[in-house]
Amino acid sequence: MSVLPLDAADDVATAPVAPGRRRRGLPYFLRRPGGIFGAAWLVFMLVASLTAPLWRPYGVAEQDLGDRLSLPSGEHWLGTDPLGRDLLSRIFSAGTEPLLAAAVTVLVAFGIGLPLALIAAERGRRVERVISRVTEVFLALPATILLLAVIGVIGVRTYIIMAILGVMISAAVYRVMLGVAQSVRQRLYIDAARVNGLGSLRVNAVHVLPSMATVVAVQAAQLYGIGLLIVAGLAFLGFGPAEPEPSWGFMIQDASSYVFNAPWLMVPTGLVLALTVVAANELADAIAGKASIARTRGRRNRPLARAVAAAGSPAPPDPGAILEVRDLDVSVDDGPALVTGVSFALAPGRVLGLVGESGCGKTMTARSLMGLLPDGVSVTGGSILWRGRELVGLPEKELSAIRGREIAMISQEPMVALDPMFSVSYQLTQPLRRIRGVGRAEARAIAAQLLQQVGIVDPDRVLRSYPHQLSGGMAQRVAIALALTGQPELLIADEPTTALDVTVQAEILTLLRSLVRDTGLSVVIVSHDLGVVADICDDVAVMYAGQVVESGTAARVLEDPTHPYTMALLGANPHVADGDPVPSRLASIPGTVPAPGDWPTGCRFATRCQFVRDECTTPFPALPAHGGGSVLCIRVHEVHDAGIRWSAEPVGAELAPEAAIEPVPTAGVPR
Ligand SMILES: Nc1ncnc2c1ncn2[C@@H]1O[C@H](COP(=O)(O)OP(=O)(O)OP(=O)(O)O)[C@@H](O)[C@H]1O
Repeated sequence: MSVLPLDAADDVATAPVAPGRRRRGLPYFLRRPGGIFGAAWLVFMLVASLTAPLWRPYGVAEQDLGDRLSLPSGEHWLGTDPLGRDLLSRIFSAGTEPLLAAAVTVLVAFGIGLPLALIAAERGRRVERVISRVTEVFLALPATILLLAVIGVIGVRTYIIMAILGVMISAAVYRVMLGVAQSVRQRLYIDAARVNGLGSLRVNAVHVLPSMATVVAVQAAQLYGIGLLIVAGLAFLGFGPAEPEPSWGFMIQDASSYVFNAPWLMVPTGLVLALTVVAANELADAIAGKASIARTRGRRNRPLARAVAAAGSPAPPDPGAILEVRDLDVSVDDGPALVTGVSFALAPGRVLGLVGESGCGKTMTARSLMGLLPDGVSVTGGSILWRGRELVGLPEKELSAIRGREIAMISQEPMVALDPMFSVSYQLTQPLRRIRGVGRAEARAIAAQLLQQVGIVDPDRVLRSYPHQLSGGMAQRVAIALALTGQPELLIADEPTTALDVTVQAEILTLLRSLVRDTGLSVVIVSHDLGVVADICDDVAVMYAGQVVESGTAARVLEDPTHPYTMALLGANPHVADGDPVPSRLASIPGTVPAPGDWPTGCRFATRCQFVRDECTTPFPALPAHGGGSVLCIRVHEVHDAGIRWSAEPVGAELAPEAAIEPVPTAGVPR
């Protein structure tokens, strides 16, 4: 049984709303004609029905056989039924049951379906599969037959019947809500909240549920309308209150017998039922309309080491490192490896850059440091030592105690990392109060100090602002302040300047540099931009196809790249070689990064390398690079030590004989 419309959910779903507007005056959907009508009619019906015994002009069973089937008059505003009973009194007296019973269905359906969806979205694939399979059983049940069977057993007890219907519909609610919850949980501000050490209950209550509120409201309003029709339908079939108690369904059924000689009889009850169902749907549409407007606004406002080990070669322990990653493997569950054998070490107060093209595994490496890999992706090997403590396999509770307090994270899209529903003040003071145990006033004072520390000159105004009121650069400063609330020792910055324009990028890099200098913070920065690495990093690990292919100090790697991939990246970057003459032609790297699962045996860069030889296609260990670090290239001595550089020109005959190098293959390297 699928009662809820499953489609529009994604559309409506989780768009950030413009909180400034939402909190001032009437909610937006109550300023739309449909929303006004829907809400007003439902409230009117509920109040009028509940209070009907106080104001109705006649009793529900009061007959006047001399005035049967009459049209509206001064005495009977809506006319009378076949027994001369007042229709107005009976319609409103009958309203309480469908209006409340439909609400029972909605409450039960969402009371079960919503928490299940939140749990399934949070706990990962296995739990989700189990819950989904169980709910599928409910979806397969023939609801009508089941309801009739229940009535056969317990009799006509409308509220209990509608509650049972709610249980069955909860499976459909679960399916819709699961998609929404999964999409909300992918938002960066959820990761940011987890990074700040928020427990799962609070993440759900404070961030996930509010973001789902719109879709919940839309679906609930639609389900309410359906519930009304079901209550009326049951009464129409005779499974409603016994005569002389009035019910909308029975009154319509009664009217259908007089449709030719007293057609008016159908109108009042039919109209009230139809208007009530339409009101619920109008309300749902108005709320959905609000979401799509908010979504549009949201879009408009959104600015938005020693390195590598070859297979099986462990990195040596580094007593001076605050963070040491050894032979890290990250894989898709039951799928391909995304990162293999990554090793690097980071000393206190230093900045390490993970650099490489898109899809090389930088983000997966960085997120594994926080235990924040996406659903279905896990660390499958290696070790992450944080101040000597193994993070791989650490229970979630212990990891969340480290996140935000010892290790913090900022991401490339600050606007998405901040929850659009809350003011900057709220988002900064909440973690401050929780982590530092300070009171409201002190938290606000510290928040203002943090904003000043990240270069915001008017902290009071920014504290009062909502994320959509900030520029991209300001939002990134706020995100950095948020990351600093727990006084972390390590900051993981995933492409922190990518979404910003060039001048703001420089400001943010300057800010990060000054934070490192002033606070002794260590930073792992993910970037595809060698300019960023040159600007801020002490050490660099160049990643390609899930491996670190070269590592060392930034000065050494940038001035004297050893791996052909690093040479190629530098040759393709016009900004890095400060002081060098601008090259007449930038180098290019043919082809693209092979996808996980399609990595060639041996050197993964072989298919794109100007210096490839047959032996590159067999596995080999990392070699020490001159000046510290390591390099994953078997031809390092033949190429680098011979002073050969990546050619900006297509490789021709003049290069190959000199260096005894074969031309670039046009097809892939054989495995
Ligand atoms: N949730 C996921 N499930 C499966 N594969 C994934 C998932 N997320 C990323 N990947 C894959 O893992 C590989 C590494 O991705 P990652 O995001 O770490 O690369 P990156 O170097 O950070 O690139 P970018 O700069 O584009 O983020 C890519 O091939 C990507 O398609």
